[in-house]
Amino acid sequence: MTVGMGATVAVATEATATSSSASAISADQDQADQARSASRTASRTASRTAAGLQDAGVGAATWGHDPERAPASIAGLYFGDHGAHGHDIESLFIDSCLPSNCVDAVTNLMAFHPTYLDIYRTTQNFILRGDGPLPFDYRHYIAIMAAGRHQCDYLINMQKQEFLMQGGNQMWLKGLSHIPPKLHDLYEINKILAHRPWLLNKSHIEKLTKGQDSWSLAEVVHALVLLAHFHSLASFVFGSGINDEPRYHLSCETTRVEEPVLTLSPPPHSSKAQTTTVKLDERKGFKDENPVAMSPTEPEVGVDTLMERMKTLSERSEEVSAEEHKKRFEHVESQSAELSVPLGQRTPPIKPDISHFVEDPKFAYVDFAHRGVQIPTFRVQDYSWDDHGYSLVNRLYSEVGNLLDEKFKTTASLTYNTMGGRQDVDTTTFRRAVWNYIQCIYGIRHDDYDYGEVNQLVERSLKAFIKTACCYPERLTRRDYDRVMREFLHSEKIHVNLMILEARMQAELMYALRAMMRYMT
Ligand SMILES: CC(C)C[C@H](N)C(=O)O
Repeated sequence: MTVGMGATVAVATEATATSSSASAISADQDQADQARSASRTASRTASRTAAGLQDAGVGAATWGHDPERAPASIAGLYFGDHGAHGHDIESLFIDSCLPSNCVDAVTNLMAFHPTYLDIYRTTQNFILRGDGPLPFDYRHYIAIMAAGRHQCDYLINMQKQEFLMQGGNQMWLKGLSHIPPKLHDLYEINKILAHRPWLLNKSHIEKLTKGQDSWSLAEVVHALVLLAHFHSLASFVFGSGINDEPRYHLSCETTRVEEPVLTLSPPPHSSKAQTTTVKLDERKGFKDENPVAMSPTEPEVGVDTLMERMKTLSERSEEVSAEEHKKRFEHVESQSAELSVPLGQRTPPIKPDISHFVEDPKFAYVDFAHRGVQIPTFRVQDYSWDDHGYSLVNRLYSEVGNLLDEKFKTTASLTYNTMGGRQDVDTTTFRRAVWNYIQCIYGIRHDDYDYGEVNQLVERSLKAFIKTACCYPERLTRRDYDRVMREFLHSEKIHVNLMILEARMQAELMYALRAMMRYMT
């Protein structure tokens, strides 16, 4: 399969030439891929320029195939060993600096996967700071509204800063009752998209685009992309244990510095004329803490068993009828409903300092079993990102379709052929099961996929983690991160969290764009 993403992702994609079939990426999309490839490359260059980014030159090649070397390299950098690739990593971090001049914890963790971080960063910069129909203050406020649905104070605080840096009206930060009606009109869609995207229909789009002070279609698409991005990013933030661990909120020191610090000086070609000071202990602390040794919970299927199952599944040639495929999907879907209070936790009360950004806080995810018969399964063969979503976004908000497409593909195909320290493992079936399970939670079915594989490869504790991260991320704590996937390396747990982010984002966008398309035709 041609992914056409240039040298930075060649390693990862080459290693997973087969990973695209039947997952987010369907087997028959090679042609479409080739057609897109050229425009994607061109657009990527344009997007980088528009977003004011330098090419950090970071890719899988920077750390080879082994992501566990990533933190080692970073740790080396922390302690002054810039090594041969130090400069690449430096550039990456400098490009990811917050306006407040620090490297954020999200970037810090995503750096386990530089190939991914590269496209993530380009996309986020573009939708927040690049060419686009929405004014900059709106963009950051929409991000706040989105993060508010999951009470993600980490993201809310970060976006509040950016909002003010863009000259945003301070009054708006007093809460939703202080924002212009036009912006407030988006809240209903924000709410539905975050928790029950299957309820979005053309009337929601119509309401926004009709009447006084209405939204243009391009503005709606821009807003939808921002909403989906920040809802899903909240899943990553909670799923990776960032939100409730203040020590992972990398902070910038302006005065007293007790810990050893790394001073990142901008490379000569950088347009940033500042110096970034990052506290060093956080990432080291993250790495040093050994989750495997932490408190025991229910036994997990070990990596060796998982590897055997993956092997058996990839070798088998069982013919499964369409009817059986459907039944297996429905079985996984209804089983997921039984995990209804995952990890036995409840949503915590909203903190007073963010409650003014949240309306109708009780509006939440509803399990398949309680959705009512009138909600049909979303079949990817009828409406897919590849065939429909991608081109609709590109038409109304040019460049972004390409960036999202590349981000989805990079994530779906990301592999190092490793698992829990074992080498040369084909992890395709596991990764595909995780991706498709995430979308199954949203009622999305990939017709050619055998959901029986999900039950063989994604055990209950991981399902519960995934479901909580997608639907109730605010319930997750660092402890949940520690207790799940205990044989996986940190980089692999973050890898799974990236899949949660992207598969959820794609699911939201598929529903949102289908509603747009129905409105437009
Ligand atoms: C999520 C992980 C198990 C992924 C695996 N390390 C791979 O390289 O494909």
